[in-house]
This record gives sequence, C-alpha cells and structure tokens, in this order.
Amino acid sequence: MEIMASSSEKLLTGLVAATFTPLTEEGEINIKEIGPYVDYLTERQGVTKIFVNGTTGESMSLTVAERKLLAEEWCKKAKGKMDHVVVHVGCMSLKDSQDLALHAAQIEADSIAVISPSFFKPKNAHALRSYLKAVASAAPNLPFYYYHIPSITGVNVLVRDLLVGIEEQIPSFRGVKFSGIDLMDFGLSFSLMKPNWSLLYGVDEQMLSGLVLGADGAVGSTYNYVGCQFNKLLSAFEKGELVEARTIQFKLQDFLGSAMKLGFDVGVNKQLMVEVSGLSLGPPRLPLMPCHPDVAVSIKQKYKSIFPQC
Ligand SMILES: CC(=O)N[C@@H]([C@@H](O)[C@H](O)[C@H](O)CO)[C@@H](O)CC(=O)C(=O)O
Repeated sequence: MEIMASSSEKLLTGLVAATFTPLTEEGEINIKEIGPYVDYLTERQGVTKIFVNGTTGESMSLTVAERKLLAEEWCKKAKGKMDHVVVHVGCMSLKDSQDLALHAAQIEADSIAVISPSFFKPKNAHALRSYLKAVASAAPNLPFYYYHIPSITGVNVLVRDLLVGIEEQIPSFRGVKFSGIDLMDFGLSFSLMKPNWSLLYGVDEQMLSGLVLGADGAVGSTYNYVGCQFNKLLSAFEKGELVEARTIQFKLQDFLGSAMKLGFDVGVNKQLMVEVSGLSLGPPRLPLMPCHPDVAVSIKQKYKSIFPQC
C-alpha cells in the first residue's frame, strides 16, 4: 500500500469557504466567473482556502463532467493565489466518486472530501469506512477528509465510531469536515485524532463552540461573504479575546436568524452572495428554487446593517 509523504504536508486549518457554483441564467456552468470569484475571496474576504463542489456548490445536482470542469477551473484559477483547494468528490455511485477522486489527483487538487451516499445509506461505521476506503483507493496520495453532514444525508453514523482504526484502512485519511450539531460527538472525536489530522467545524452560526472544543478550522458557506469578519473571530479566539469572538459570532447568529425566518436555503444564500459580491452566479439548479428578489433585498439590508465593513 502506498503511504503519503507527509513531512511537507501542512495541516488544513483556518477559514475555508464552501463555494457556490456559478451558473448562467440558462443553468449552464459559468466557468468564466471562477477567476473573479477567486479574486473576490482572496482580496475582499481574506479567504485563501476553498471547498469546491460541496453542498453549497450543489454537487449532487451536477453531472460528473460538470464537476470535473469546475474542479479543474477552481484549481487552475486558485494556483498561486490560494493556499488550499479541497475538491468534494462524494456521489451516490462509488464508481463516480472514484472517477472524480482520480481526476482530482490528476488536476493537482490539494485534497479531497467525501460525503456519505444517502439513497442507499451505510448501516454502520464499518460500512461507511469501507465505502470511504474504496473511494480513497482511487487517489491514494491525496489527503482525504470525511464530510459529515447528517442533516442532509440522514446518515447518523457517529464520527467517533467512524474514526476507530480508520488510519489503517485509509492511510491518506487527514480528518473530518464536521457539519453536524452534535457537539458531544464532535468533542469525543478529538480523543481519536492523530497529529496530522484536522477536525474542521461546518456550522457557521456555531463556529465559536467548535473552536472552544478544539476545531482546527471551519468550512462554511457564509465565509464567502463574511469571511473578513470570521477571520477576525479566529484571531480574537487565538489571542484569548473571547468577548470579541462572541460579539462576531452573535452578529452572524443575528443575521442568519433573520435570514432563516425568510426561508434561508442554498438558493437564497447564493442570491445573497450575488448581491454582496457583484459576481454573476446565476440561479440555483432545480429542484432548488431561485430566491424571490424581495427576499434577497431584505436579507441584504440586514446583512449591510450588521456587517457594514464586509
Ligand atoms: C447545511 C449547510 O449547507 N451547511 C453549510 C453551512 O455553511 C451553512 O450554510 C451555515 O452554517 C448556515 O446555516 C456548510 O456546512 C456546507 C458546506 O460546507 C458545503 O457546502 O459543503
């Protein structure tokens, strides 16, 4: 079995934006918007790590060919400007995931992440580990992350159960993107962590709680447009300035609380990114519905009142 050279490998830490997928108004991939998107994140938000083709990127609504095109363009445009590109390669079919994992290695992505299949669900940690191992084997030299998001997949295998012995099954395993709200599972997972793994938290409105428990960083959709504030939260936390860190966290909770009352979902979130960044990202793909203009305007007003400097 091939073992990764790990001496030069950096831990995945800090803020990682889960990117939206730019589409044209007709619903095709809008590849030309990716360059400006990378510049917006690095120059305006101070975000230099991205998680592409994930939930926010509507990966499960895209074809394998579209996902390859996107992954390739994100890697190309991020080169020399960003520090890390994680390509999410999870699919319903193991073969598709293996194909995408191999492709991610060929285009020199920094790492891959895999969500659990959710039509036929793994029944337990052993089944999920076996599935992840089969995907990872297609790209054995790429750092590999499990993407835990039970609210969407309906797969409730505890991360602390999944991690048991996983390094023997998947030598390229490097950690978890934990987009769940079970902070006990998150906390107990740390006892199984290896020094070269990262545990990244994925519920933006509770990021500070994740940090308090030991999160190495955070992956989320809102870091696309409030990354500048959340970098401040991270540095306040690192300096032990908890009051400042809480103040920023409460602001995001205030903002998202209002957005949720208006039906916040990936479609609304995407439109908000359009309004805030000026990028042309198009509508979401069906079955997600485009955001009603009045909703976007009202959420943007709230956004501007809370985050005037972003
Ligand atoms: C369910 C969901 O979409 N969760 C988001 C969060 O960033 C979420 O949008 C945020 O916490 C607001 O609820 C991320 O965890 C998803 C994500 O990182 C991804 O797009 O892969």
